[in-house]
Amino acid sequence: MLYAKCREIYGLFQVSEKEEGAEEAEMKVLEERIRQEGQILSDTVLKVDSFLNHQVDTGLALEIGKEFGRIFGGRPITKVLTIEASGIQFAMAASIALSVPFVYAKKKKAVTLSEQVYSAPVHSFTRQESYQVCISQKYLGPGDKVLIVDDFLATGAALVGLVDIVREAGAELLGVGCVIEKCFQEGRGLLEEMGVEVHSLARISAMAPGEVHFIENEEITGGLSKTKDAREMTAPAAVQEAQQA
Ligand SMILES: O=P(O)(O)OC[C@H]1O[C@H](OP(=O)(O)OP(=O)(O)O)[C@H](O)[C@@H]1O
Ligand SMILES: O=c1[nH]c(=O)c2nc[nH]c2[nH]1
Repeated sequence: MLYAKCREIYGLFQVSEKEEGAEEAEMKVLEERIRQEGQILSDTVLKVDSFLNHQVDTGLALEIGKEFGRIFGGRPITKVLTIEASGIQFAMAASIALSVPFVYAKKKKAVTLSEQVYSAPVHSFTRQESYQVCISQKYLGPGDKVLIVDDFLATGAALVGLVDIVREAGAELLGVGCVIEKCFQEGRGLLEEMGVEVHSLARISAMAPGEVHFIENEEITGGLSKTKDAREMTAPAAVQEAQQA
């Protein structure tokens, strides 16, 4: 009942079955925000902290949750799983759309976490630090059917760590949803080698100062993205100015 109330407040619908054409569902609005506000800091680092992972546009985050609901709604998911910090808002939005709780892996074991945990090592791409991430055994276990959600897929370290934890817990993994995937990095390849199905909402095949290439129709093999119809997007003047500064 509480999930229904949440959906009413946030204008989200119950997604119980995969809608027709869901696999083609695209988040043009997300690509547009990346195009407008994204800053390419290097060949591999995209800064989207004005709306995605520092300041958060909650309206967009809820739309993202709804999209994950459309994609994964036909599966009997019992729990959404993510890793702190930047996956939390999207896991929460997906959990409302799917009417299941979400749980997030902690990067440091707090004193309040006294019970048994599942854990895995994760190296953070943006912080260049390694963590032993953990989840209480109270909140994940055999019988859970899990959707993993995160904001970025890059080297795959964070998601591989979460997949390892799901497997250690004896839970079943029903899919992975990412907000932004940098397809030129190895993350998808690693996950697919582990037999994991990945859906990303904005798929970047390449980026360089002033331009981002999105994959329109995904066809990905062994971690390498083949672009069928890539659109070149020129970064706005503000971004180019920031890069030149
Ligand atoms: O595929 P990967 O190479 O693992 O990169 C993706 C991860 O990197 C970021 O986490 P990070 O620890 O950098 O930052 P956060 O604390 O803001 O989530 C992001 O939130 C993902 O969890
Ligand atoms: O803000 C971010 N930008 C990135 O390029 C990235 N890659 C992994 N995690 C990331 N977070």
